Amino acid sequence: MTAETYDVVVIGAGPVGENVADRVVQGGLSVAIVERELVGGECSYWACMPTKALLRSSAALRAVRSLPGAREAVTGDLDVEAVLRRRDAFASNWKDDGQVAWLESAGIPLYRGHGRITGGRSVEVTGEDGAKTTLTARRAVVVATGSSALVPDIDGLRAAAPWTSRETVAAKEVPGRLVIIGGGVVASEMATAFASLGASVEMLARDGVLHMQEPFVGERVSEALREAGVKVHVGAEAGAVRRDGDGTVHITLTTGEEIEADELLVAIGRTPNTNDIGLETVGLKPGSWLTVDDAMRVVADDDQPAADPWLYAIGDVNRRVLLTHQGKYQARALGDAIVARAKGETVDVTAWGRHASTADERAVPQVVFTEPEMAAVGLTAAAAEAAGLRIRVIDYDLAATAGSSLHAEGYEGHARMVVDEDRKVIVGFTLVGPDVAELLHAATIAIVGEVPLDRLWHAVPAFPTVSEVWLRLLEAYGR
Ligand SMILES: Cc1cc2nc3c(=O)[nH]c(=O)nc-3n(C[C@H](O)[C@H](O)[C@H](O)COP(=O)(O)OP(=O)(O)OC[C@H]3O[C@@H](n4cnc5c(N)ncnc54)[C@H](O)[C@@H]3O)c2cc1C
Ligand SMILES: NC(=O)c1ccc[n+]([C@@H]2O[C@H](COP(=O)([O-])OP(=O)(O)OC[C@H]3O[C@@H](n4cnc5c(N)ncnc54)[C@H](O)[C@@H]3O)[C@@H](O)[C@H]2O)c1
Repeated sequence: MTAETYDVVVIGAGPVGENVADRVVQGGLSVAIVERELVGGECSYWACMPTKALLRSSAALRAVRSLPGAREAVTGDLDVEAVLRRRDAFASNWKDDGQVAWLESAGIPLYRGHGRITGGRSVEVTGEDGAKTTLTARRAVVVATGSSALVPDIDGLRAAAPWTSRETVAAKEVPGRLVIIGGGVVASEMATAFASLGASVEMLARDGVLHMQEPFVGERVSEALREAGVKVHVGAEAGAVRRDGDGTVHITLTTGEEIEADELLVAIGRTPNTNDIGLETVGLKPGSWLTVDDAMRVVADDDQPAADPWLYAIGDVNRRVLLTHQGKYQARALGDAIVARAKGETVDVTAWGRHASTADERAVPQVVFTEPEMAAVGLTAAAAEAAGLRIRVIDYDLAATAGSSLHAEGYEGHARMVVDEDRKVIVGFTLVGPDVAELLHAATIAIVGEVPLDRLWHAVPAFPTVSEVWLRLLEAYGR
């Protein structure tokens, strides 16, 4: 047993853990990071990056095929092997040498192994060989252990060895028939990817497709998935699952209908990686999401800090927003706050303050890389109404801009702006359409900056771009 002391100990070297460690070390404190798998976490090897690599080539191909003059230059089909090779490269071939080298260059010692809080301000790291190291934190222990795919208790499901997002994203071959349980983000993106790679795909979308977004998103994405050959069963629920000796998976729906597949992907959300991290030593329940206050301190059921404030949780594990960019935003704020406290400076976690993560509640941007893409930030109309806001909703047909008509033949898309009528500012913005991802940041800035609509009239979109939708929405709103 060895023992070391640092100012800060971070458990989990995913994108969020890496970022908080970097911030702390840049502020002049010492930090150690603990990782049991690959430095870089889910995002680098089994989520954000490799999924987008799986999707990008077919998106580019479809874009070319929508343009006369360019489409004639494309004679072949998607090269599936080349797409999978590019995916492998984006997953760094599931090796973390590059990220380990970055940790070294940043001055962040890495402890490989499973981290467990042992009460006090200590974390015990158990290496693969069973060797134990105790890391004591002078100022803070930060839990950034992320989340894993949730597998529900469906009769026979676990025994049938279903794919989660991990096996799907890292697949070495494209299955002939892929059935997906779920209609959320992973399900929609993977249905898009695997249909384009040649699989016959069926989705069991119990609650609809992308149903947490504005309703027109799910409608347009479902329609496009169907056009791409995906069978979308809205309202369908798996009741039992069985895998045959020959590998065929039989999924019996609650209606009695049976569907067969070569692989079954379960994509119904996430569960926190907190089963075995010593939560019981600080009075918390193992396996639970870690609730945090505005300062990212872990709080107990009574909303009071669970451990005399030294225990923090950021990223997926605190369930605020399960997105890399938002977790990294929390990491920057928390890292700077830990440094500020150490220097005796003021920590400001009031709304939009230097150490607050206010955007988590009001301005979370998300892009879903389906075909067409969906991009949204802030509140949907339904969420704004539920929050008690007096709103006005402005819709516009994206295909009616000069820019979109040039962008692709038969461009179809839609934009919605949700305005808080009492403050005359935008609180929500959603787009669905080809290549709308890069349009989103303008909306994020308008929401975070609380730019008054009167001032937005002076933000003139260039002609002929798809961004002209901003002008059209303002014209529809009226001056
Ligand atoms: C298929 C898929 C696609 C996605 N695509 C996107 C996208 O395009 N854009 C986006 O913003 N988000 C995307 N996400 C979400 C994104 O992956 C997560 O929000 C992000 O990875 C969270 O980062 P994190 O650092 O909190 O956790 P993780 O990335 O899960 O990292 C946590 C790390 O902690 C380690 N760990 C856990 N427990 C311990 C322990 N006890 N001891 C030591 N180490 C431990 C894990 O091994 C892991 O490396 C996607 C998710 C999925 C599943
Ligand atoms: N492009 C991106 O930003 C991106 C891509 C992939 C994943 N992610 C993130 O990863 C997280 C996980 O994604 P996800 O798709 O697993 O979760 P999700 O929350 O997006 O979707 C889960 C879906 O499963 C359905 N569902 C829940 N329980 C069910 C059950 N028992 N049976 C059938 N359906 C059920 C829900 O209604 C929902 O439609 C999300 O929070 C997402 O933000 C982001």
